Amino acid sequence: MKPSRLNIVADENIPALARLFGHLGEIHTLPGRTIQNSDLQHADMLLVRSVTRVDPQLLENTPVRFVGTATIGTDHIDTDWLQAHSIGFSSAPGCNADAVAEYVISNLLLVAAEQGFKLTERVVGIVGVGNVGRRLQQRLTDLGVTLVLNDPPRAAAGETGFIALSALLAQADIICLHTPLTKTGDHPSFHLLNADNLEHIKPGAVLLNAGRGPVIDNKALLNWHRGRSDVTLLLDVWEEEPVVDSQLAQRVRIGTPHIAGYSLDGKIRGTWMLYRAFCQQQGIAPAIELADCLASAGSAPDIQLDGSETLTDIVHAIYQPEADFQRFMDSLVDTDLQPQAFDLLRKNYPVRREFVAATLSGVKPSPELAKQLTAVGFCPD
Ligand SMILES: NC(=O)C1=CN([C@@H]2O[C@H](COP(=O)(O)OP(=O)(O)OC[C@H]3O[C@@H](n4cnc5c(N)ncnc54)[C@H](O)[C@@H]3O)[C@@H](O)[C@H]2O)C=CC1
Ligand SMILES: O=C(O)C(=O)[C@H](O)COP(=O)(O)O
Repeated sequence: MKPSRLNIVADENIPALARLFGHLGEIHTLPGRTIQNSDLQHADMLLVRSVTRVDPQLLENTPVRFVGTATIGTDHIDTDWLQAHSIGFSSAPGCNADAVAEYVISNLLLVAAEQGFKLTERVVGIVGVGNVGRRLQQRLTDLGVTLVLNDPPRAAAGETGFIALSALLAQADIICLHTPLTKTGDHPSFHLLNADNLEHIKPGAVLLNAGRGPVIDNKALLNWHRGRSDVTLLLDVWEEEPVVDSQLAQRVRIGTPHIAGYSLDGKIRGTWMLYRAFCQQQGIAPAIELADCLASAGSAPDIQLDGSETLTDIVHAIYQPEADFQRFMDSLVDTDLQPQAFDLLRKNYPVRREFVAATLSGVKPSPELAKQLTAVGFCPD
């Protein structure tokens, strides 16, 4: 592909497009769900998010030679087909993993405060210990939380420290799902939690899914939860999104429209990783550094401390699950417009920065609080 004057078609919700790709060619943006074959008749490059299915139907008989998805997940991409047709491809592994870990920690601290327990008094089970799961593992370990881990692909590769899913469900007080969505292979995750194994979840447990909706059989979850409302549900992803099962949504403590990874930092990092991958594939030196892109992301939040704050207060000063939940519940009211409202919440998502971007001023945190803040990703010094 000639690296100059490219015709680039991109999802309108990818940030920093002009900054990173503008010097390479013309950019035409479209709503991700509407991109179709006819839009790509003159396109050299296609940049998508998770809502565009990239398959032969979309790409056949188009000149597209490079596809990038500014996401961690790749279940919407027919990567085998791209490879068979020698179309360059890149995703953005890990781009928003910190954002997801911070989403999880914010949610767990909310539930802990509400139910009157400390995270250190609970066993957290992480299912899928990759980029997201490892970062969550690290932060919770540093906080002093006991963990159990399940990751059959890593276990099969000879790594140690993992237990079977059935054992994790029996042991964990809090279960966090962070697997990719797969339907084939040795360890498919489609309906990993289902009518057969949901019943093994401990009484009073917390179940969080910030991976992909179909990793839990949502119908089975709804039926099971009708008799197990002792289990607190925290769902960021939904089996049929953008359609949300309103009966299931009424049962969750926190529900959000697939925004766990939506830090501005994570999104910009995703676009930049595609830019870097494209430059590498073309043998061009990247002209723009990630740090410069992030610097233009806007001002970092400054949290003024008066000495009375807890870890939960400070985490929620950066990210409040409750605010997202309120907007999400409001979006369910008009059932006819619910799917569009889901997408609008995502399109118009407020700026959320990662913990590392925040500055803490005012009263210096105590050594114990400073340790906790460092554990979850802040830089208190
Ligand atoms: N809700 C959101 O906003 C976001 C959701 N995601 C989802 O989270 C998924 C995980 O992200 P990463 O950790 O970055 O991916 P990753 O590929 O780095 O790690 C996934 C881990 O899951 C393990 N795994 C695969 N199949 C499994 C199974 N059946 N049971 C248990 N473990 C299994 C893999 O061995 C790997 O260690 C993504 O594929 C994406 O679908 C990612 C970012 C944001
Ligand atoms: O990176 C992933 O994988 C995600 O799930 C993204 O956060 C999803 O964002 P969209 O691509 O759906 O905007």
